[in-house]
Parts: sequence; structure tokens; C-alpha cells
Amino acid sequence: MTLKPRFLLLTAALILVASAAAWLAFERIAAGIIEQWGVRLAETQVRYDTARLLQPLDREIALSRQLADSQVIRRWALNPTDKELETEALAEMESFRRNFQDRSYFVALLDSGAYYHNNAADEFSGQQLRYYLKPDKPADSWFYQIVAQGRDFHLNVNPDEELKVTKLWIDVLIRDGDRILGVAGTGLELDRFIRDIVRVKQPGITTLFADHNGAIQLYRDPRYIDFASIVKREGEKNTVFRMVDTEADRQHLQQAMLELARAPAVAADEGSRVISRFVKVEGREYLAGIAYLPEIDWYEITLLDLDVLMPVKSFASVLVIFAITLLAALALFNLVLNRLVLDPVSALETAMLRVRDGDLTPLELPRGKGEIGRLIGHFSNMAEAVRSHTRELEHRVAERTEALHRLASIDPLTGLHNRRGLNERLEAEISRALREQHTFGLIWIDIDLFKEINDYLGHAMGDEALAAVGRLLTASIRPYDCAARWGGDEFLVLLSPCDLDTLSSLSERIRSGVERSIELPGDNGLTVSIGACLAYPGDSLETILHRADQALYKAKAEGRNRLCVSGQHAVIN
Ligand SMILES: Nc1nc2c(ncn2[C@@H]2O[C@H](COP(=O)(O)OP(=O)(O)OP(=O)(O)O)[C@@H](O)[C@H]2O)c(=O)[nH]1
Repeated sequence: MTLKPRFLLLTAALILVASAAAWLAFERIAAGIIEQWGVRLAETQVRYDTARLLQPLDREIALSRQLADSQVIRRWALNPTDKELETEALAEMESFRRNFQDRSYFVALLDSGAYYHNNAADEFSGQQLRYYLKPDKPADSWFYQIVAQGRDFHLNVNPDEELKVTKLWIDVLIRDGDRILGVAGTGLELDRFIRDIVRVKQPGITTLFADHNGAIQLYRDPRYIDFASIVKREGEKNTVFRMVDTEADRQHLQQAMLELARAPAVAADEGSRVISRFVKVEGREYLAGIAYLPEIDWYEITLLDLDVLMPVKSFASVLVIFAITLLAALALFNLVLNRLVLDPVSALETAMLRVRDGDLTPLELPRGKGEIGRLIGHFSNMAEAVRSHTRELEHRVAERTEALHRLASIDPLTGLHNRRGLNERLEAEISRALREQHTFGLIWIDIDLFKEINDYLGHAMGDEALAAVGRLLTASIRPYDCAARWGGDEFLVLLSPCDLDTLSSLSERIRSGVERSIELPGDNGLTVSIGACLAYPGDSLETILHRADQALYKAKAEGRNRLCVSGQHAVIN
């Protein structure tokens, strides 16, 4: 596999790993942010709901306390049969009734069980003594429980069977020192409380209030409310602990409630303390914010469904931006990698293969940067050096070949063409003569009695004589003519183009030149016999050579040192 797909795979793997890591980090960070936010929200919501509950209750509780603490009521409660005191007490109750928000009150006396009550419609004016409570009557057991518990103040959610409404009762003990004389207070319609405080419109937020036992007192669904909680035994109560799914959550809630009851406030200016715990209710996870309301000995519990309030998908845009940034960064990385490394390396490889295969034409290579640029530079220089050395080598080979060729066609003794060299020239000349339709001349020269020179003067002198004839021939002919040593003591001269006159005069010049200018040791001179002929367009090499040879034979036969020129067929002396 080449580098490109490898890097592509690596990049894809990097994208996957980075995305997985980013997703995990995102989930953790998002969960952390949501949790922090949820805790804050829970604290705020709990304080807000607490304030909303206490605001209307505070006044009613204060008034109920005042009623229970009233001198007039207490005096009468000590002497309930005193009609005068009863009239005063009823007047006192009536004035409190007008001040209670519910415009109703109740006063129950322990000794007699007399239960006094009037409502907003002033329905029982003159008949405020409604009935007598009985310890053995279940509907009245709330009264006897409150007295038995000796709690000065108690909130009780209980249906009023007589009025057919469910009320939040504020019960305050009437005391004379340690002696309990009865219970006084007022009631608030529960529906209004549920509507205003507990039935929060915001989806994902559930608020409930529970008493010191965890029994649910206010909840949006009245079916869960633990009515007349005070008269129920442990285990029968409808508590918040029953709402949560696990034992661990139950313990967390109990611990938190105990902790809050021990230290309900954080600091004077920060209001009530709120503890947050994650709990599961019906399989769903909620963040529970718990606060203790010492004024009424209740707990407020706000359940936040964080998945509804702050779904993880609300962070989706962050994730999308991150994913796009990641993809763009990796695409850019790939692009830069291709541009800076892979493409130049691939071009370099192609160039190397071309050089390996002997293609030395100049290379078009990308410029590249850094190490890659230097590598390309080094390769270009190397390729240029190879190119230049190869050119030089080829030049030298051509030179040597040319030299060898020359050597093969040159006679080393005289420096003239040898038979092979002349043959090539003759064949070329025959073609040219045919093409251009002209004649050319051929002169055949043979040294007379050369054997005797060798025999009498020695072989070296023979060589010298041959060289001297060669020099003379070179000096006698025109630059474009060609003189050659045909073999032994025979020479041929090619004259091109040439007519009969030129042929005759040049042949004679050679013959007389040799006779006149070449001397041998002693008194001996050197002479040559010459046979010359004209070659005509269409003549073959054999024909021409034969014609010249015939002329030479004639010159030899006629006594040597003479010239025989042959026209087409005639031989001229
Ligand atoms: N010194 C020398 N002698 C050579 C060379 N090549 C051939 N010869 C001799 O040249 C002589 C040629 O003699 P021939 O052609 O037979 O006859 P000639 O003596 O010239 O007599 P004619 O040709 O009849 O005049 C021979 O003796 C060869 O041995 C050479 O390179 N150097």
C-alpha cells in the first residue's frame, strides 16, 4: 500500500478516535455542567417554593398562635362552663375569624371535647359549639394525637368531613403552663395550595412537601398525600421514601433530612440550606433538592428531571461545531500533507523511475519545502549530473567509434584510405554519379619493380618509398578527391567530378611527379605505371575497376613508367 491510502486510513482512524474521545469528554463535561446547573436550580427552586409556602402560612400560623395564646381563650378554657368567659372567648374567636385568611377558626377543649368552629359564611353564628370530640372516634383522633405528642404546633392535612373539603390545618396547643387545655387554629383550603405552589407549570420540576416523618403533605397528585398523617402508624404512612426506587436512595434521603433538621440554615444571609441528591423514581433519575422548614417542621423536596430541563441535545450545536472543526482540521492536515509531502514524494518517485529506465529528458519536479524540497533539489542535481555524464560518455563513445572507423579505413603506413575506405567512397560516388549523371575518374598507380627495391634496398626503404608516393598523391589531388593505398605497391585515386582532360593531366602529373621528385639511395629513381579511366553513370564497381586495371596492365605491358587512359572503351597513350 502506498503512503497516500495509509495516511488516509490513519486520518480516518484519528477522526474516529478523536470523535470518540470528544464525545466522551463532551458527555462528561455536559453532564458536569448540567449537574452543577441542576444543583443551583434545585436550590433556587426549593428556596422559591419555601418562600411561597411560608409567605401565606406565616401570617396564619402567627394568628393561630396568638389565638391559642390569647388570655381570653385561656381563661375560658380553664373555666369552660363560665358563660361570661365563653361569651368573651367567642367574641375573641370571632375577631380572629375575620382576620384569618380562610375566615374560619376552630377551638377544641381537651377536658370536655367541645369543638367550636365558624366559617367564612358565618354559618354557625350563635352555634359555634359544633359538637363534642370523642377519643374513640377515628375522625377525632387527630386531636388526641396532637395533645398526646405535646407538640405546640402542628400542620395537618386532613379532610373536613363536615364541610366535605380537604384542608391544611394549623393546630396550636392552648396551654396553661405545662397543662394542655386544647387546640386552636385555622384551616386553609388545600386545593389552593396545591394549585399555587405544588402544581408547578414548568415541565421537569416536581415539588412536594413532607412532614418530619417524611409523610407527603402537599403534592400535585392528591392521591399521594398522606392525609391525617398524625393518626397513622409508622408503615401505614405514605412517605417520600416509598416514592424512590432503591434502598440506597431511601437512606440518602433520610440522611439528608436528618442533616438538615440538625443544621437547617447555612448562613444568616443565605437562607435555608439545600441538600441535593440524585434519586430514582419509577426508573427515572431525578435530582432531588431538599430543604428543611423549621417554622412548620416540614421538608420541601423538589425533584428535577434534568433530561427534560436540560436535555443533552441542547448542547448539540457545540458538538456539531466541534465535529465540523475536527473534520476541517483533519481535511486541512491531509491537504497540507498531500501538498507538502505525498505529492512531491510521488513526483520524485516517478522521476526516479524515468531516470532508472534511461529517460534523461529534463524533469519537471515540484519545488517542495524543507526536507522534501532539499531532497528534490539533491535528486535534480543528481539527475542533471547523470544526464551530463551520460552525454559526455556518449560523445566519447561516438568519438572512439569514429576513430575506430577511421582506423579501419586508413592505411597506417601512408595515412591514405585503405581498400575498405576507398570502396566506401567508390560506392558512394557510383550512386552520386548515377543520381547527378556525371562522370568521375579513377587512377590506378603501381610502383615499377618494387620487389627489387625491397630486395636490394631493404624492406624499410620499400616502406619509405610507399610513404613517399602517398605524400605525393595527397599533395597532387584536390581536397575533394580521394587517394588510397589499394594494397602492396598499388594506389588508387578517385577524382570527382572529372572529365577526360582532367583525368589525363592529373594522371600525368602524378607519374612525372614520382619520377622527378622521389629518389632512392644510390642512383636509383622511382617510377610508376598508371592506368586511368572515366566512370560513367550506371557503371558498376567491378566494371570501373576492371577498366582501370586493363589500362594499368597496358601501361605495364608497354614498358612501365607510362600512363594509359581509358575513355569508355578506348585506351589512350
Ligand atoms: N617494403 C614493402 N614491400 C611490400 C609491401 N607490400 C608488398 N610489398 C612487396 O612489393 C612487391 C610487389 O611486387 P610485385 O607487384 O610482384 O612486382 P614488381 O616488383 O613491382 O614489378 P612490376 O609490378 O611488374 O613492376 C612484393 O615483393 C611485395 O613483397 C610493403 O608494405 N612494404
